Amino acid sequence: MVRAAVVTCGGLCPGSNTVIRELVVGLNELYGVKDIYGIPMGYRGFYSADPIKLDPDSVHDWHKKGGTMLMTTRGGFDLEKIVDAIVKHGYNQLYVIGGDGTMRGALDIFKELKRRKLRISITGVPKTVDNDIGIIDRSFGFDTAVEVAQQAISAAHTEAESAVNGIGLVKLMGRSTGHIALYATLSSRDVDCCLIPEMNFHLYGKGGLFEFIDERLKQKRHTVIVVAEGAGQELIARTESETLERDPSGNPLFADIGVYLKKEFKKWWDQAHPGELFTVKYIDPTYMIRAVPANASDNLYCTLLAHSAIHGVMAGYTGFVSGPINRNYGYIPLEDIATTKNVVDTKDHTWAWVRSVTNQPDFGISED
Ligand SMILES: Nc1ncnc2c1ncn2[C@@H]1O[C@H](COP(=O)(O)OP(=O)(O)OP(=O)(O)O)[C@@H](O)[C@H]1O
Ligand SMILES: O=P(O)(O)OC[C@H]1O[C@](O)(CO)[C@@H](O)[C@@H]1O
Repeated sequence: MVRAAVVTCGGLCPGSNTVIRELVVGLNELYGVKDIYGIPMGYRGFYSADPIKLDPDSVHDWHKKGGTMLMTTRGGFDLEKIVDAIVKHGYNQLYVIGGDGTMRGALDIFKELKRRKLRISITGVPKTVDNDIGIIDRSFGFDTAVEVAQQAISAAHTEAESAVNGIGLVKLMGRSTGHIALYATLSSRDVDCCLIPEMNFHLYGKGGLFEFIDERLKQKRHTVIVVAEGAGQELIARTESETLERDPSGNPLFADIGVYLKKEFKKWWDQAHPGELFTVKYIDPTYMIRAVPANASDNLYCTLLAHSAIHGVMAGYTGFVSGPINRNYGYIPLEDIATTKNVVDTKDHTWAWVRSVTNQPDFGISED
């Protein structure tokens, strides 16, 4: 008899609740599974919280909700305790929803289950607004996040346009990759410069950001800059211990590049154009872009991901992730997903497209 457990880990992502809902409804309606449990609070919930019994009635409207109804945490990955709890509760199917860190944890669980010779299936459903999971076409929630990010850019544009020498500055999520910033820039068309973690940029001097902004302000009297949270970290003075700060999962904690740039913009303008009117409007929609319900295309995508995960497990597979590769759904080894990363390639056509839309400087990228 099937006894399934579902867990969500890492940051929030639009669509997590849809995946949970579709796993529960799909297991129940397609395969008649009745014993389905939600593990609250991420990995640590396996050994430190009571499981929540789920059925189609209890999850019926979850796809309309942002966040995760199961709650999520970072850290707390204790392999022995997790696997002991899985055995204790008698789960034989595990559905793990999370990003790259979660997938690395799922891989460890998969290996430990194998080492203990336990007949328990584990599958990952890749989730992250950052879209930094490799191999698959995109991760769920990304589309929704880009859509909301555009609203922030639009507001920054309106503010900048309505001021004299106005800068609209928007900071978007993207710890180590700039996919959200890039796609929001391409789709909004209001952005003059997009700064991402995959590139270095400088502020002063030839080919620098300030020279570019100066030009733009002369031409248009306003400019819009989008920066991903992980960009330009090397520009900000921090003590060694500050640079070593980590969240409970071991991810680096960053200085606020938006606040830094806003301050630097003012400093530069006062020196370069003393007495002239100037405004910076800084918008930080960080959590707003991910704490929303999934849009239509992400909801549909989540349903397909959940159902193909179920079919894979029911077909006897384990240690895999289901996802689209060039639009064809496949089963990908967890190991491959856990060890690859999708970063923006500043030498490829998508970045070239950003450059052609914005006409921003290349900050020396082409000389590398
Ligand atoms: N290398 C690893 N091995 C085992 N477990 C890990 C590893 N890295 C992270 N984890 C665990 O996976 C869970 C989620 O990790 P993390 O907080 O990095 O989020 P994530 O899955 O990468 O999602 P997000 O994209 O939202 O950051 C945490 O409980 C963390 O302890
Ligand atoms: O503040 P939290 O919840 O730890 O999450 C922040 C991080 O989560 C993400 O949204 C996903 O990894 C990153 O873009 C961001 O750096």
